Parts: sequence; structure tokens; C-alpha cells
Amino acid sequence: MSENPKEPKIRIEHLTKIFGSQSKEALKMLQHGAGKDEILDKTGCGVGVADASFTVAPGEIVVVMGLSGSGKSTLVRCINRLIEPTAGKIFIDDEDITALPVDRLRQVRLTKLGMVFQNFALFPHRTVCQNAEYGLEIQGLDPAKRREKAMIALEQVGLKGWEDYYPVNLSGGMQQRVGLARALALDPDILLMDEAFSALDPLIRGDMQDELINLQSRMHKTIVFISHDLDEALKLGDRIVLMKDGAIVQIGTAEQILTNPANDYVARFVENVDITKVLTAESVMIKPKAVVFLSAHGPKSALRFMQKQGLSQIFVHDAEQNVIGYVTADTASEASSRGETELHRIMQTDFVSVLPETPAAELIPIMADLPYPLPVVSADRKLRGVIIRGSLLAALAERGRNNNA
Ligand SMILES: Nc1ncnc2c1ncn2[C@@H]1O[C@H](COP(=O)(O)OP(=O)(O)OP(=O)(O)O)[C@@H](O)[C@H]1O
Repeated sequence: MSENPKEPKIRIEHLTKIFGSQSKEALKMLQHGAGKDEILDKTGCGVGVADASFTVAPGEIVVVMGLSGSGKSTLVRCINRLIEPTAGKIFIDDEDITALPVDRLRQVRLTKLGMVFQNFALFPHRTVCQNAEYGLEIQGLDPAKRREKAMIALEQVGLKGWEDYYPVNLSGGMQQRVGLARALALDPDILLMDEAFSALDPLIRGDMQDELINLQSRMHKTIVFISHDLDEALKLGDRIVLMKDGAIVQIGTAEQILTNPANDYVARFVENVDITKVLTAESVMIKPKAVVFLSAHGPKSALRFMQKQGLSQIFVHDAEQNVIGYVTADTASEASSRGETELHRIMQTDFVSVLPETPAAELIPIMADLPYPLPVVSADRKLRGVIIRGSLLAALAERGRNNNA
């Protein structure tokens, strides 16, 4: 079993699923470049997934996205072999799932894979807690232990106090939380979520997405999330796998897909996305080399540095590269003419900064009245870059143009 975080948690290699009795012939046709319609015409077989390959890293959320019939469900159901692949291999922790005997497959499903379905798939005659306990019961855990684990999972999804109600008493959003708790109670490494939020109305759906992001920041599960909704994919996915007619047309981060669509199909798919919600501070900042200055130097050399670089202010960092303030050329000039030698005595320590992952849309209002470039500072206080209004607008325009090309 691979626990190396660099090793993929899931590896899918040339996965193909063909539905129908003449699947061998259909597979050959597919391998020789025949299209879905031609294969259906000649063999009566439907191509579910065609030669799909990708990996999912531990702790990553990969959203498999595409229009109805593009093969998303088939692909994800091959991962736990609810659907048997026609060709190709699937590895989980380097174990070939496609070659597992039934008893080992059962064990892998129970211990490593949790599944959350669109229609919640709850048992109406069981209470919330009994629903959450279901997988643990199948595992053969004793009643006290499984109730304890189910209660922890219910608390994680915000359903503490609802354990003795029946699904019928719960709203759609709450029912889906039970579905999620049932999967989480088993503490699987991997969650497969099949349109898990699609049946919910938009506000509840947005809440559930936020909740999943929040849970994920604590749980670090490996998640394969199916969605036909681009906004959901952009919001949840560390990476997105975009499918069309059973084949993968592009794999990448939201930004990669939006700014560099692989073909016209992807470009059209993403053309109405607001790019500023996807680009981050990190992707539009400029590198900080020429705008930082070590606090150990005095105002005079700071002023010389600014004049040389053509800057009207610089950020000041300490010996550990932590950004601690900024100084304007005017302040440095005035301080050096009165003989001040300590930079830290004249610098402004009260300044606005943003984290690298801040969406670009939030930067524009922040920068509106800012008298200095907006510093991008990571959580450990290192200056990663600065954003200058002109370069931000140019970056957005440039990305927008590529996106609409
Ligand atoms: N059991 C089956 N028998 C025959 N064809 C099937 C079967 N299941 C799926 N297919 C076909 O495989 C293709 C992919 O279907 P799949 O359900 O995986 O797509 P999807 O992207 O998940 O669609 P949706 O969003 O509508 O669920 C479709 O053409 C579908 O008709």
C-alpha cells in the first residue's frame, strides 16, 4: 500500500467501458478510431467510457464534469466496480482493482471507498443514526461501537440531535448530510460522490458545497466528485476532468481550463465563466524581487534603491524574509535628510495584504483606494508577490481574451 503523498491515491489507465453483448468487436472498432455513433450502428453497443486515463493525488478533490451521457457515472462506478470495466486498469494505493477477487474487492469497498449518491439512497424505515450506521453494521461492528462512530459522523455533518428522526422528517439537504455521514462513518480514504448535491435547491446546494470544502480542510479525503455543473466543478475541484462522449477532453485546474481550453468544445463550455472568480492573487501578482528591502538597511539606502528601481515605495522584510512594513520614497527622503538611520522606525507597519489564494474578483475593490501595491503574503508571512492595478487589469483582460478566443 502506498502512503507516499507523492504517489497517486487512484490511478486510472486507459479505462474503457462498452455496454452490450458485442463489446469485444466494439472495443476493436474504438481502438481503430471509430466514433460512438458508428459503433452503436454496427454493433448495437454503447460506449460509456473511452480510453480514460488520469490520477488522483491523496487529499485531492477531482471533479469529473461533462454533459448528460458523457460517461461520468460510468467512469466513477468503474472505480469501485459497481460497473465492470471492459478494458484498462484502475489502481488504488497501487493495488489493481480490476484484478481483485470478489472477497478482497468487498473489503476494499468497505474500508477504502465511500460512496454518496444523488438520490441520497437512505432507508426510510431506519432512523438517521441507523442509516449512518449501515456500513459499519455490514462490517460486523458491535452495536455500541457503530453507534459511537455514526454519532461522530453525524456531528461532523451538523446533524447532532437528529439521530432518532426518520429520513422523511428531514429536508433534502439534511437527508444528503445523512448520506454523507453514512459514507464518513466508515472513515474511508476515498469518497466517490455521484452528483451528490444535484437534487438540492440552489441555496442548500451552495451550503453543502461550502460544508464539503470545510470538512475537507479537516479530513483530507481523496474525493472524486461527479457534476454536470461547471460552477460546482470550479468551486470544488482542485482539478477538473472534463468528459465528452466517454472520452476525457481536458484535465486541469480551473484556471488552466479557463485560460487554456484544449479545444473549441472546452472553450465553448467555459465561455460564460467569470474569470475573476477563478483567477487568484497568486496568478496575477508580479514577483517581488524589485519591491522588497531588508530592514537592516537605513532610509538613505532605501531611497537610493527606490530611485534606481523607479519605485515610489517598497515593502520591508526582516532577515527571515517576513514582510513587516512598507516605506514610501517621500518618507525615506524626509527621514534621511533629518539623519534617521533606522528603517523600521519610519516604516508603516499597518498595511493591507492578501493570501495567494484570494480570488481576483476580490482584489479589485481592495485595491481601489490603496496607496501602495497590494502585497500577496502567504500564511507564514512571506511576501510572495505584489499586485499592481495596471498589471491586474492587464492580466484579467489577457486571460479573458484567451478565454473567449
Ligand atoms: N447500463 C447501460 N447500458 C447501456 N448503455 C449505458 C448504460 N449505462 C450507461 N450507458 C451509456 O453510457 C453513456 C454514458 O452514460 P453515463 O450515465 O455514464 O453518463 P453521465 O455523464 O453520467 O450522464 P448523466 O449526467 O446523465 O448521469 C451514455 O451514452 C449511456 O447511454
